[in-house]
Parts: sequence; structure tokens; C-alpha cells
Amino acid sequence: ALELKLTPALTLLRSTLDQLQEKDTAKIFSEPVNLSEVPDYLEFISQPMDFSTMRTKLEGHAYCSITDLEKDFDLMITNCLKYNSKDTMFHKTALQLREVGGAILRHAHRQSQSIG
Ligand SMILES: CCOC(=O)c1ccc2c(c1)NC(=O)[C@@H](C)N2
Repeated sequence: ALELKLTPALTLLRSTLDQLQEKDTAKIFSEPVNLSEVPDYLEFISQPMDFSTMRTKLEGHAYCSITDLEKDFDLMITNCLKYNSKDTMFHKTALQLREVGGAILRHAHRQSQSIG
């Protein structure tokens, strides 16, 4: 039935998002960049993204596949790499999260193929 078919897909999306967020130990990606703290952020970044926004989208059925989730993860990382210069903790942290996140997403893609 439909409800049985959808549940594994949502469960895989949730567990993948949880695994990605767990690797953000400094929690710099947990919430949207604070625009009062970083007033020029939107001059450089047209589409902000963060894990709380991704979770709201996930629960709102905005992601139909792991690929959809991966697109927002990549957006979040590239925003950080663009805005923050190479010598910042933010930039270095984003590079590391991109690597470890890639492995998590590759595994999730494989699992997704097996649940159809
Ligand atoms: C309370 C001050 O917080 C920040 O200035 C700040 C807090 C979190 C941030 C960030 C800035 N910049 C970023 O690019 C993303 C990755 N995270």
C-alpha cells in the first residue's frame, strides 16, 4: 500500500539527515546564518540553507529522493565556502563536512536503490 511504500523512503531520508547533522559537531550549520550578526550575508548568498530548514522541508515532503536532500546539503556547504575565506574555521569545517557527508550520501543512495 502507499503508506508502507512511503515510510521506508522517509525513514531513510531522516536517518541520512541525522547522520549528516551528527558530523557538524561545532553546530555551525544547525540554524540559518543569523542575518543580524552577519548583515552582509545576503549580498553574497542568494539562497541560504541549514539543517533546520532541511528538516522542515523533509517533514513537509519536499524531498522525493536522496538526490533532493543532497542538493540542499551541497547548497549549504557551497554557501559557506563562498562567504567565508579559506583561512576561517567555517571554511575548513565545510570542506571536512563535504568529504564525510559524501560518504554518508553514497551509502544512502545504495540503500535507496534496494528499497525501490
Ligand atoms: C552569533 C554569530 O554567529 C555567526 O556569526 C555565525 C554563526 C554560524 C555560521 C556563520 C556565522 N557563518 C556561516 O557561514 C555558517 C556556516 N554558520
